[in-house]
Amino acid sequence: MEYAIEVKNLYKLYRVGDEVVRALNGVDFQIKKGEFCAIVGTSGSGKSTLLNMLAGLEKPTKGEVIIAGQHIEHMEEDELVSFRRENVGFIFQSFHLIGTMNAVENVALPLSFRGVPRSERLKKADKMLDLVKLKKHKKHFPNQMSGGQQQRVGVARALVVEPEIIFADEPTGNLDSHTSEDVMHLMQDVVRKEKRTLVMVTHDNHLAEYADRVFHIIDGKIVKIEENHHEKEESLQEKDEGSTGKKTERNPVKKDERVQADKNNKKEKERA
Ligand SMILES: Nc1ncnc2c1ncn2[C@@H]1O[C@H](COP(=O)(O)OP(=O)(O)OP(=O)(O)O)[C@@H](O)[C@H]1O
Repeated sequence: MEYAIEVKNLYKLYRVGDEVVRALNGVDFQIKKGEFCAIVGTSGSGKSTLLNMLAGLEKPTKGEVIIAGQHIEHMEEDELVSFRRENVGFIFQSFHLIGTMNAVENVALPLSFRGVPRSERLKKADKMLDLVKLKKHKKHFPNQMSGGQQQRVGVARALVVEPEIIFADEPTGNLDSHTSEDVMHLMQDVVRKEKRTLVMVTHDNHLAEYADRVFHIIDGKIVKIEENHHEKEESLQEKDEGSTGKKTERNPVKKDERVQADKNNKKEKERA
């Protein structure tokens, strides 16, 4: 079987002063095409490090990362850039939308990096926004949309280049719990419809239940892989876009959660 992702004997060690941190300490798994997998663990368990390795954003200390049939661990930076452009989509916690562009323009943006002509870009973006149920918001700018709507734009933008694999790092980390559920339903539904492979990192066990399989990571090791049995036919609940149409508030204020969110946002900025 050809897997979307294969990881073999993966290690990532960081040297901090005299100490060595084993951020990934021997990780092996395979993810099938079309699977939705969640990587779950507490802060510092190695989730982001693993996602960065899978996306080719960092080099492993040892081991193999095979994405869409290609070994990426030895690729040079320029090869990785074009590899990511061709094969991978990202969904970020803090959306990363361009404030001066409306929803269609934001979704169309990744296509311009591929040299797709403007009219075709806008047509594809338009179709993606239908898919994420934002028909009425196509001309809206990010500051005219709720958090959930902005993340729907983020999902559409990740899908527009038809990537084989989508990586999502705490995609609902900046949303309240109700909106998070909506966005999770949407992601689950669209990746199924579009037959994409989705890998999501989260510290939230409940959100991980939307995935087909859940990889639990502790101290840089996958300690358990759980399978969730969803009704495959079950589709996005018949929610009209009005259900997330109201202005939603950011996650109400637990201090350590906010610190965590700030930390993640900082990491994203470094990656972007
Ligand atoms: N650049 C780095 N230099 C040194 N240590 C690092 C570096 N990046 C990560 N680490 C360490 O590796 C371990 C795993 O970190 P990682 O960021 O992958 O965890 P995480 O599960 O994503 O945590 P969080 O949920 O808080 O983002 C931690 O002990 C962390 O301190």
